[in-house]
Amino acid sequence: MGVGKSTVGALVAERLGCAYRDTDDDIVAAEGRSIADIFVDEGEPAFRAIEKRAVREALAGHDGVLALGGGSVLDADTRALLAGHQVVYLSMDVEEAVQRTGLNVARPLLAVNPRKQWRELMEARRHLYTEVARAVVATDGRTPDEVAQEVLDALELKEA
Ligand SMILES: Nc1ncnc2c1ncn2[C@@H]1O[C@H](COP(=O)(O)OP(=O)(O)O)[C@@H](O)[C@H]1O
Ligand SMILES: O=C(O)C1=C[C@@H](OP(=O)(O)O)[C@@H](O)[C@H](O)C1
Ligand SMILES: [Mg+2]
Repeated sequence: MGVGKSTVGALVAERLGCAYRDTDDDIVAAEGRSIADIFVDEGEPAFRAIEKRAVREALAGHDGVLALGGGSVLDADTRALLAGHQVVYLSMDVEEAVQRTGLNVARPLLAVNPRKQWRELMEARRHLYTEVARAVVATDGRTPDEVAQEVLDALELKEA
């Protein structure tokens, strides 16, 4: 969360001259409410079910760069679907995470004690990100443009 998947995803798509899509945006559009509202109204398990469907549909119906929500990989079926794709894991350390997500209330899982929450989420998820990733790109101290370039280099893709 907050590592730059949505920001960098759009930049990578621009450089490749291909389409960009973000499953969180798909969910907000389909549900007509924010991610935070879905969490509050229905709880995390209901959000994960909506997210699982959104990722499946996007992977089947979109050709280009897809940004996922940071929790999508919690689902084993989703991880299996990702195996056929060029997945990039963007990483950062906790201090960078706190700066980037800051006082933003859009991420309900970091609403209270973000530093501790982020550490715990990463301890639970790091191995899943590593499992699905074809490449890992560290984003600390890099601008979004620099990260986008690293992603292209890591996947050996050329700018259009
Ligand atoms: N490399 C970067 N350096 C500094 N800030 C960044 C970087 N990448 C993204 N950000 C900022 O961090 C915040 C979270 O980015 P976002 O793309 O929404 O992350 P994600 O989709 O992974 O949660 C945004 O305010 C964005 O402008
Ligand atoms: O990691 C997570 O569990 C989440 C990440 C968010 O997306 P970003 O990773 O784009 O912030 C969003 O899907 C939701 O708040 C839950
Ligand atoms: Mg995002």
